[in-house]
Amino acid sequence: FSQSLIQVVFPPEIRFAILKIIHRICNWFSAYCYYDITEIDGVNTNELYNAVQLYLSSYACVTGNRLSLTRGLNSSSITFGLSNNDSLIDAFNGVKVHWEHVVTPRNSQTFSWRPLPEEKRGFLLRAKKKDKSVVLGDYLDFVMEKANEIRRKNQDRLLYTNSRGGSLDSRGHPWESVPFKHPSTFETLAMDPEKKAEIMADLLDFANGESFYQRTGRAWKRGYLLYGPPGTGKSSMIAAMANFLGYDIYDLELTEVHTNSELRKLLMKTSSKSIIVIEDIDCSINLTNRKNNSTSSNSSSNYNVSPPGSGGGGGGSSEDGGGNTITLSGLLNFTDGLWSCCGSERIFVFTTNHIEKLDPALLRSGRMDMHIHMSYSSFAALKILLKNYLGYNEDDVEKELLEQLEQVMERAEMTPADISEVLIKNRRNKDKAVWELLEALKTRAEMNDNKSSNNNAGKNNTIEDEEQEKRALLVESSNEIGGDELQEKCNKGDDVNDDEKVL
Ligand SMILES: Nc1ncnc2c1ncn2[C@@H]1O[C@H](COP(=O)(O)OP(=O)(O)OP(=O)(O)O)[C@@H](O)[C@H]1O
Ligand SMILES: [Mg+2]
Repeated sequence: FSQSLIQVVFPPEIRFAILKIIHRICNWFSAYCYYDITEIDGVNTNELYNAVQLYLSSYACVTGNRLSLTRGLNSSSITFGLSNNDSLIDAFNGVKVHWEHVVTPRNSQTFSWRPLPEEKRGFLLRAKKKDKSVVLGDYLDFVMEKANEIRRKNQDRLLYTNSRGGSLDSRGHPWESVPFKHPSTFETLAMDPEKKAEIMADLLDFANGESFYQRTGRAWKRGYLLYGPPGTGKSSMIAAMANFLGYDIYDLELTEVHTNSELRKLLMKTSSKSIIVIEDIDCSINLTNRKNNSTSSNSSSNYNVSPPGSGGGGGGSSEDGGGNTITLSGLLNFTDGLWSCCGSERIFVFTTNHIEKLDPALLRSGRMDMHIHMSYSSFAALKILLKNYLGYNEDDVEKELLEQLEQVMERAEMTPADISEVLIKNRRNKDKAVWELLEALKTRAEMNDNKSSNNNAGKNNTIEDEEQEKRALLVESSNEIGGDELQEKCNKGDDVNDDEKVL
């Protein structure tokens, strides 16, 4: 009524001024303040709009009745969003805020250099005036952070490599990337459950430990050294770590890096929330070189680290960064020096088959925070493999058979990779697979027993010889299995050619 009275009595300009004043008075007495977060801010896309949309998606799926669903390019999951003109209430540190998704048709006469959506979309945020500072400060920061987290989880992670040998791509990046799709997870990783739980807890503590690292004045990074024989799951563990935390992986090929400064540049171009991996670190270090130098200098920082094949034991070659050499000091600075904290939340993982060959400087505490021994398969690990490959729980295997497996397991010293081979080969006949595995374990155990008695008698075989013999025996036993099948085929009169025999 008051509006129509104003329309009748006053000319348009005065009417407009009066309405404005009324509006201001209302605002003055209102307990709320309002913020518009529009999808398009002038000509640019508003980052905050996208962030709010993602953030609300984590709540919307629980509370909303009508939701919009989206699935982005490269994304492996669906995100929920508020439908047009829907609203919800959120709380943060005791502060209540009200979100509304406002969608209005766009005026078609609006001129723009680029095509705009037909609808104007935006979020209207309403909060109490007294909470204004919290909402504009901590709350919106929290929203942005949460949105980034969701984005990272939904998008495929990347596996980077520096295999181009120092050359840069068109955008000046030394790393090349592919989507990281390794399916290994902690669930499928066969190892002792307590050890696994400890590693997972350590990773979680690290990922959630920003304030701890800040408080203690430490760079937010952690180092893991994975060591053990080949085929015990070191690479699988790295993939599981990346999948668990949702981090990217930088697989650093040390032999492709020529100087310390190149190494530093590579480090500078890595992003936060990533795992930087150097596989087989002992193979990247020229040990002859290192020993030669260690006699001439007390400081570990002068030890040379050179790619294998760059001239073997050229003890007198360039000391720092010259030619085709990087130094151990360069490597240590990479993981531990001032440069290692240009970026945060990073994990360094080194793997090796021979921990005894590594320089103590690399192993000192603080550099590699956790040394993880990936060992031959234990009985607990075997149970995980049986579940993975055959879908067998403990109750699905005869008790007697299980006991026999447990007895022979420790003596057999078989790697999870070897066990996987036996199980995969026989996976169509599950019961046979378990028996086959028992046979293989027994054969290996016997061989190990013989070996140790021979060793006691004075025969000193090298570790390599032992490994080779074990492998030969495994191949032999698998050929035997193949041999039976071959015999059966022959009996049936099938044609069998020589190739099949070799296989
Ligand atoms: N602990 C494990 N749990 C589950 N699978 C495993 C495990 N260890 C090995 N495997 C299987 O064996 C294969 C080889 O494992 P992986 O590459 O992780 O070994 P590694 O320790 O990195 O060996 P290397 O020292 O030769 O690099 C993988 O494909 C994986 O499926
Ligand atoms: Mg490996």
